Amino acid sequence: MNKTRRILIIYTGGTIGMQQTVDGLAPAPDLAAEIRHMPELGQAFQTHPPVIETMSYEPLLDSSDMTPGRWVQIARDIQQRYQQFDGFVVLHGTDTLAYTASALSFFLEHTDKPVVVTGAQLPFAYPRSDARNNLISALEVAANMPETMTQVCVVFGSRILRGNRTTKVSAKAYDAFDSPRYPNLGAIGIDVEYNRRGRFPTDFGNFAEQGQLPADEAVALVRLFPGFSAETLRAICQNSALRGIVLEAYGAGNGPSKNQSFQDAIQDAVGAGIVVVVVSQPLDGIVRMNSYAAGSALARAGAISGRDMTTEAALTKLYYLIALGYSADMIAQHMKTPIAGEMRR
Ligand SMILES: NC(=O)C[C@H](N)C(=O)O
Repeated sequence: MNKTRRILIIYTGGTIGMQQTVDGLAPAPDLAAEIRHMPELGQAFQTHPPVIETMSYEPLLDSSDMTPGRWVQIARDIQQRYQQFDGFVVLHGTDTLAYTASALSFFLEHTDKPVVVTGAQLPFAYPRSDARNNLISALEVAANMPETMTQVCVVFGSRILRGNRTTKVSAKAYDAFDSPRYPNLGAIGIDVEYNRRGRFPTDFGNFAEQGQLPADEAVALVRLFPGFSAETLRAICQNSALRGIVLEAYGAGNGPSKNQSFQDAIQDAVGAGIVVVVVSQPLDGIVRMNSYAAGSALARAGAISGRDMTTEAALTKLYYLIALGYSADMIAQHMKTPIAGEMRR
């Protein structure tokens, strides 16, 4: 007989628990109480309904107000209760859910229990809401994910996705998230089916002992567009707290190779100890900086390839490595190698 699982739900905010206010939808505290009284929770699990505990954050946030400090708070809350539970469900707004799922995959070091991040497109109380289904599916995965697969994942609509491969692809569809650069971990239909992929706990670092949260300005995200000015890049690099930039380049990692002032600005940033990581703009893009002269020019200027990392994964990984107190060289080195299944080898 399977043993009864204990699951902790951490409610951080998001549409899933929102209610209408005069200013529009805003997070409301009632969701945690509502979950405790959901009669279908007992019936949703045919054999062993898990024992569920809930904790609510104060204040609850629309996830557009999320900060790196909150990512770390979620990671710490899980780590402090790690022995008491078999799995964790994080209820989160969809807007920045992919960042939090990516960040948790790094900050939850040496964690090999399922951590499932979910939310909803419509509030729990709405008739056609996806909240109930997403919550029950997330609990199901947190309770029963095969041991060989346990990792930080996103359960949303019909998909189970690796947390640090996830990106938001729709503001309307119930399948709001996808993992365009990595196969899905599973599908939720009549049955919950797992696509047996490897387990990916972060077996790396020791943030709890040696880490310190850097200033929010430690990282920046820059998206190239035709006409992008080197002066904009230089202005960003003026900030003395800046340690790393994620550069969303074109296609295979290309940038304006004929614009010498742009190349110089990259070179000066790298020379000043700022790590510049190139990711690809297209949803399914992979950076191969030697495919085009325009890409190798970026590499010559000192930018490094983020290969198939999502922007969310590259940014949160950069932040995590800075939080570990690493030098620019060490950060650059680790940005090129997978530490939590976030990129291909
Ligand atoms: N669907 C949602 O959850 C969107 C909401 N603005 C949030 O991210 O908190």
